[in-house]
Amino acid sequence: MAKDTGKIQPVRPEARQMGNWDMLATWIGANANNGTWYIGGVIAAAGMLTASTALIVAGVISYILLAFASYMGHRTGLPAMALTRPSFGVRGSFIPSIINLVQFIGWAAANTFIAAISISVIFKDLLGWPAYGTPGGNRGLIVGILIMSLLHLGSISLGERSVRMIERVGIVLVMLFVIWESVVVFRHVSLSAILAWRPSGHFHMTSGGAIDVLAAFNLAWVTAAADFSRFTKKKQAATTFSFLGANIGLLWFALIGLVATIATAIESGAYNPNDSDPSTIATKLGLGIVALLVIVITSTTANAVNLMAAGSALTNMFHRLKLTPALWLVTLIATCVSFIPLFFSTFLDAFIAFLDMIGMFLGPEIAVFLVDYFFIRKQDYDANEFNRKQGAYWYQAGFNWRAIVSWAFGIAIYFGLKRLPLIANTVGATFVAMALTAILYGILATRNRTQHTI
Ligand SMILES: Nc1ccnc(=O)[nH]1
Repeated sequence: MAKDTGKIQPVRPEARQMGNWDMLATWIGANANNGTWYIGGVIAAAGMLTASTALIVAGVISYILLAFASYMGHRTGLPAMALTRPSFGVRGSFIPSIINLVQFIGWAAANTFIAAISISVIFKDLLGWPAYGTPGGNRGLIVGILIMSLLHLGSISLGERSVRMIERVGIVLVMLFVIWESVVVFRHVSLSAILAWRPSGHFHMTSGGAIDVLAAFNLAWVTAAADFSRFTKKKQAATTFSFLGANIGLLWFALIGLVATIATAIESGAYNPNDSDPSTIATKLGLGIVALLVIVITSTTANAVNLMAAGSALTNMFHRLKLTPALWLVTLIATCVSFIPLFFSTFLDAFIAFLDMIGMFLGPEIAVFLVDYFFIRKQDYDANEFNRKQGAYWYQAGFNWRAIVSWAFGIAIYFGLKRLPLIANTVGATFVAMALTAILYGILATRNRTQHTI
């Protein structure tokens, strides 16, 4: 007899309160943050033209996939990691869940740390505290991390409702401050100088390198999409508005980060992605308080999304855990993790290593669950089977080895392609590895189904 392994409840129709603008705000708010400025600064190493082309290409591809994943949540009312049960197996979905838990706590910590660096710069200017990186400089950073963590607790305190509120209020403030910030940045630099600038020596990045960094950065949101879209009423909110929001937030902020970094490199003669933060420029103009607010608000809206995704992943792993306590738990863990980069000599190295790891794992994982839902099972997931031992999604002992093998293959392919200059330096390894994984899983899963029906 089939047995339940735990409850997974689709969001009830009356609890579906998120409209078009909520989803637009959520995804603009997700990408409108210091981390995106920073990544703009990182890809500046490819030069202005290559970097901005890579930005558009990687953004459009990744967020089409985001829209598809988001549609899955809208249709089923289920969170993202529960939706990996039919593809990876009722037990197998534990693996994507752990990765989501780690990566979203990691993102929250990374964003917090980047914000804390900026906060420490501002404290230096406002209060004369030593700067981060100089003796005694950790004080501003630690206070910054604590400020951010308190705001995170506030934003997730009521679960999904408070997250929605923070996105609604946050986005208006983000818009106002950042339009103004953009004006400040572009007043300071000439476009022709920016286009002409090239990074020196070992910093140089190829177009493939930029696409891989950006793919990891963008795809990391795809596994959070359904955690929000399950609360949507209309399909458009889940698909079109999520796609647009994520792209607007990405392009806007990464371009500012890109331009600000290049501008600072031209002025100072040295390239440093840490200069991507326009609030540093604002502080130089004596607008420290405003800069502080921009950083704090933008990071809070982004981390609300990260913490929601991490908390939702935790509820897929421990069925008795409700969303709100799960959110509290992951927020406290994220606070602790935020201190880790203090022990790395350069934050950039840690951040790139982190991004590399996610791109490698997430790309093929996303390929598998999208192919499963749209091609193998033709948008027909049965909510009653999600918890069943020996049910439709049980496979062998709860694991779908075809999905897991395809995933492992995708990771291996990514590694292989990274060492092939023809791919790694041109279009990048991530999307190619995903396409190959999709094909392999499509073949393996189709064979499986035909054998069963014969
Ligand atoms: N690009 C990102 C993906 C996921 N989380 C983030 O904070 N940022």
